[in-house]
Amino acid sequence: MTVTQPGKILIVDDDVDVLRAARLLLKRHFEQVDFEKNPQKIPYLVSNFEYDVILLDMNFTRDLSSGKEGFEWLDRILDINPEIAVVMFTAYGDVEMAVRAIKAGAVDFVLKPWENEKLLATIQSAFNKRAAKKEKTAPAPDNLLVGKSPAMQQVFDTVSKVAGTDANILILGENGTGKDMLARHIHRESLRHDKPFVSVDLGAISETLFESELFGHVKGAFTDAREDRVGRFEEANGGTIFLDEIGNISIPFQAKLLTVLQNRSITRVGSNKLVPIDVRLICATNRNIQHMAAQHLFRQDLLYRINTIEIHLPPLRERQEDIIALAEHFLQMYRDKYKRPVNSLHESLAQQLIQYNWPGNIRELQHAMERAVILSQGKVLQPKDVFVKNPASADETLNTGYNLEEMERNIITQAMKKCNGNITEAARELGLSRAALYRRLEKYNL
Ligand SMILES: Nc1ncnc2c1ncn2[C@@H]1O[C@H](COP(=O)(O)OP(=O)(O)OP(=O)(O)O)[C@@H](O)[C@H]1O
Repeated sequence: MTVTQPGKILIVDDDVDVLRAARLLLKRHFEQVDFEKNPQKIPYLVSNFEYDVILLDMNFTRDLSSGKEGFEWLDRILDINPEIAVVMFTAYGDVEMAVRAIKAGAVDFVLKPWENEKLLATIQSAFNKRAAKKEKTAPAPDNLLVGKSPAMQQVFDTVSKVAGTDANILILGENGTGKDMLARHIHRESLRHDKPFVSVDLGAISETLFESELFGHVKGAFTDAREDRVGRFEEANGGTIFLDEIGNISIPFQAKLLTVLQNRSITRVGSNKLVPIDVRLICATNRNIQHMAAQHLFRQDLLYRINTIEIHLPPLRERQEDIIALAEHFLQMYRDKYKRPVNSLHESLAQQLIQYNWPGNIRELQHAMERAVILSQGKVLQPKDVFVKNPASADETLNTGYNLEEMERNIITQAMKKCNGNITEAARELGLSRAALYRRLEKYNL
């Protein structure tokens, strides 16, 4: 069985028999294969459809054998989109012309009459080159940081200035505002981009495992230490370490972390050998860390170490310009993932999304859109498809009925309120892991 892959191919040739035969062959391997007899249509087609590969005849009837017309069209295509892979097709193939075509920007050529296998292999390799380029130039949809509001533009501006330096960065923002995503973005933009990015959720590490997790241990250091273990700092060596929830570590561990940052070296638990560490440090927290420092809950000297550059990610309600752009971004992402026909937001839904205050920020919007796309029926997403919490219902008090789910929902709501929305603290309060709490917040649409 032949498997088709998601490539878009265009064949341009003035010989209809050639078009039909080549299309028949390629159609079995690529999702979309279009053909065009009239080269004058090339600019329109290239501008309006995102082709990956164009198989282009060199000799149209106007000028049968010099290849001149083919070269003109090759130039036009690359003017419009220099990324398209163009393969030249010629019945008068001589090596000199083929070399000229490649110098002029074509990726390869095929002689007519062709052998099916050769034609297929050439188009496949052109498509692979194009796919590799696409991957390099466009980030995967899950990596794309959406943000056109002035606040986000300012963030991008700061990032472009500091990403290439080794400055320590502290990212501040409520839960779900994109701190983790921004840290990864900074790493991708940095000189260390081909080295490891290691993310550590400090809020999720128990006090007993803190040191061994971050700095590693040697065999026999404690009862469960059956093997030597590399810590997260060593794993990140040469790259970036992202310490999430930095505001949640206790004072003794703050001191240990400070020592490591000052000495630029770690010692594995149970060893006294210093291991030099070269990492770029990015930290994040949803807490008011300046305030914590003022109250002696966070060491001021550690704060100075980690916040050479501070980036504040504002909550979604303060960057309403981004709400629709993000909603549309997630709509595209999930419509492709779940193969749904939906492709736009109804005007009244757009209004509703803008008016809502998004306490869970982008994570909440993302989940709301995912559910909505799955449940959607037509091409336009309607207000009824999107379930967002009614802000008024957030004030619910514990109800005395015996509906377990309802009770669980209420208890979680209260814990979240008590902890001012701090997931780590609320999870601790409820005796749940952060992941378990996230699952429940999602389940109850909180
Ligand atoms: N600017 C953005 N563009 C597109 N998606 C985004 C953006 N910001 C965040 N997201 C998405 O929103 C979700 C939450 O983002 P992320 O995990 O980075 O937030 P966070 O601030 O680190 O959350 P927490 O404090 O709860 O750990 C992720 O799925 C992420 O992909």
